[in-house]
Amino acid sequence: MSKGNILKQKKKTKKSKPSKKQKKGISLISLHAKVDRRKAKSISGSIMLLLSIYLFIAFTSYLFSWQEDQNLIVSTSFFDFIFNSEDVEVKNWLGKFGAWTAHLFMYRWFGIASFAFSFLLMITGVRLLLNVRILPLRKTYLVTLIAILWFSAFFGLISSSVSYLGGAFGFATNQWLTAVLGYFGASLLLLVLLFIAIVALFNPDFKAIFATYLGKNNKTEEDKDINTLEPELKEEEDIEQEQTKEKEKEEEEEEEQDVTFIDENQAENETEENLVDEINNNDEFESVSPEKEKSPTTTSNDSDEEEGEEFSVELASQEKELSDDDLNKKLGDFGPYDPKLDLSSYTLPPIDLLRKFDSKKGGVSKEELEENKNNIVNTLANYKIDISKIKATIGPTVTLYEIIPAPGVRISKIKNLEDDIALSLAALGIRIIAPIPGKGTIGIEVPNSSPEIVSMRSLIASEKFQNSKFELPIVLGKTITNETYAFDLVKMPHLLVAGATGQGKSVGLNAILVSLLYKKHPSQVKFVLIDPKKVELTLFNKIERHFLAKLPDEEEAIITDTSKVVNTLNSLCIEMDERYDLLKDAQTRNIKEYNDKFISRKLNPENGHKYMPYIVVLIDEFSDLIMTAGKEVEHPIARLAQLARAIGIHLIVATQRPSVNVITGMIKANFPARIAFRVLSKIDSRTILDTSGADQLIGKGDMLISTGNDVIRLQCGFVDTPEVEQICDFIGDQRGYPDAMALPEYVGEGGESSSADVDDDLDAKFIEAAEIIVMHQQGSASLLQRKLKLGYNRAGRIVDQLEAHGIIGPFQGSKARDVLIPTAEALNEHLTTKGLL
Ligand SMILES: Nc1ncnc2c1ncn2[C@@H]1O[C@H](COP(=O)(O)OP(=O)(O)OP(=O)(O)O)[C@@H](O)[C@H]1O
Repeated sequence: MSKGNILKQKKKTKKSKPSKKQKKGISLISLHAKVDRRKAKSISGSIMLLLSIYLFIAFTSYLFSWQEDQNLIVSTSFFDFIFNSEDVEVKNWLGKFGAWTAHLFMYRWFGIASFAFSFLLMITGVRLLLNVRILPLRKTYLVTLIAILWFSAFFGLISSSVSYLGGAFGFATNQWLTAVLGYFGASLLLLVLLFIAIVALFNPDFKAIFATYLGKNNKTEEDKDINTLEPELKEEEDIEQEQTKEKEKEEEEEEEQDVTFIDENQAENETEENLVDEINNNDEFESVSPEKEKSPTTTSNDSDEEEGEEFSVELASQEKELSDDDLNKKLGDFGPYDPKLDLSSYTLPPIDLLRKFDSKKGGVSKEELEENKNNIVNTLANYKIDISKIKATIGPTVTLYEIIPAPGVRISKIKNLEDDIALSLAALGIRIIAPIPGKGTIGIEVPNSSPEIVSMRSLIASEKFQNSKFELPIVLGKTITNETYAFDLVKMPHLLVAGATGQGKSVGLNAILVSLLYKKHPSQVKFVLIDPKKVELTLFNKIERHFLAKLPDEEEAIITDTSKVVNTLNSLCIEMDERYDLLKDAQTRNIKEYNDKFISRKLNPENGHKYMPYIVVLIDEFSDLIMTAGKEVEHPIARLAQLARAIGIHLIVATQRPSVNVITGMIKANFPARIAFRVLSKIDSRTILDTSGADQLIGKGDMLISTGNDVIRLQCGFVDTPEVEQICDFIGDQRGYPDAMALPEYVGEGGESSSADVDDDLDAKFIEAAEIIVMHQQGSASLLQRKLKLGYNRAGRIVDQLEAHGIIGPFQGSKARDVLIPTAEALNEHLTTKGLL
């Protein structure tokens, strides 16, 4: 039981006590309405003490005078004896009443054992009067009363008539017992009862007593074993005694509450004291319980004590069982794996870092609405299109006019007139949706004369985003109906973003990153930021040690150089392959299942398993990359786009120029989710969205998002550079990982490694690799790839070097190579003799 539970339990018991006390108190108050409780306690204590002394004297005197006084008492009644027999003179030191009381107790009742009543009155009196605890009351009462009965019976057995030794009770009991069992049977029964009472009350360790006895008298080999047990036994004894004491103490406290009349202030003080005691007691309990757990082991072995050797063997097997238990308990004790534990103090950025905008709600006046409506109706009338109903929905930057055409009007007619209508309405950014999917109406989106800025703050604060259960939640903007638009990047699973310069693309990308930063812990997501323009993403440098991933030994986490982009993308492909291997090994289908399994400690980190963070790869200015690196970039991007979704790598590729040679068929096929800010031509719009519309947007974050089927118009949330800077500062100032997440090393086709420090002769990681191989006794390149985060080529080269230096055996086909060095020490020796250390 945990300490907390014990405390709770104790507190519960505590809670129930006052009610008991209160009840008692209420009845006592009614009895002793005006008597001070302290006084009552002292008075009753004094009376008991006096009574105890009185009985003791009377009984002692009875021992000397019983014969003389008995004749006088037996022949008369109590009343006559006390009041009507002036001439009668008794020998008892306490006169007639003393003689009569002693006679009653010692002759008629329990004999000499009656002295115990005086003893009981004494300890109770002392407790009440002086508040001194000589012995635990409850237990003493129990033991004493049993002793009275037993001794009375015992003396009754050995005396032939009723006498002061056993009293009438002892005599009568034995009369009956000897009649039933015979003298011998009755004696035996008394002995058995004595034994049972001793065991029940004191539970003495007969073995220890026996062992001590043997140890003193007969020193054999066996005894040595037994003697080694002694400390344990003693310890156990001590613990038991301590526990008994504790129990007694508790009982005492209860008794005290029951017996004594405590005033309320005192009661309060005591409660406090008791609470402190409880905590102390619990500490003791805690420290005792493991020993207590041990005790069954020792006891069970005690029974086999004579076979000393077996005793130790049994202990060994017990230990094994315990370690199994430990293993089973492991998950229970440690709980599920917590990936956040390394940075447990990490706090998400506060919302105050984002700016508030004074958004005039519904920034469209009635007149503007009326004017636009009239314009639409008149323009359509010019083309002989009748309208049966028109409805306006005001969005942050555009207002949607939904039209239900009169019966008989063909929608295709309206669609064909799209440009003419837009021209007639003479407004930039008019988009006609004919029909609105799933509604059967025609939508005309007209920009508001004073657009409203959708603040990132309002989006992040939205219930939709905050309560989302998405793996990679992104809140991008508000729809035309003012709804917050949030989605899960995992479901997308990659994003293609296009937009002419100055239309809000960079703000959009920042909004995506900020969304993730506001929801995710550094252990859960990593960004690979590729920024050929070199200026857009530099702000995120500050969160390198928290959220960024980079190639090993690379200085800059934000990749700006094209050749490094190629290496990074290829490295991501290696990471993808490795993750797939791990997924296969774990028999899971995607990163979520894998991580769930890892969190519940079903995957062994020693087999290379690890918690996998999602990796979001963001490429700003993709067209620039394609122009400089062409296929070299396109190929890994296509691979990642095709395969990486299941293992948690998601791409966000942005471009200014959505031309077909940039957004190729292969790329398009793997990016079903696309975002278009305003583009310059219908063709660009078609390239990115497969439909026109992006060319009719009004810019400044006005955007369309296509998730395969429908195209939704959004006003992108606005997050300014200073805000992003503040967020990055806030994160960057917190404790981070020692370095950015290291991606696997990639060696280019020319053999040029992405790491600079590879030695000409021997690989820089040769020694480390040798140690890993020897430690795992497994000569495989993939082990090195995993453990050292190396590319396949480099790992292969190291394996060759290890073979050349006699650390591993030759290639054996599908089997791992033999490891020729058995231990780390042998490896050290081997390397020293070869002059490699
Ligand atoms: N969501 C938005 N709400 C309001 N204004 C915006 C929004 N997005 C962008 N703007 C405005 O448009 C300007 C240009 O945006 P941004 O820098 O994102 O353009 P861009 O498409 O990235 O341009 P480039 O490709 O040249 O970097 C911003 O400075 C801002 O004033």
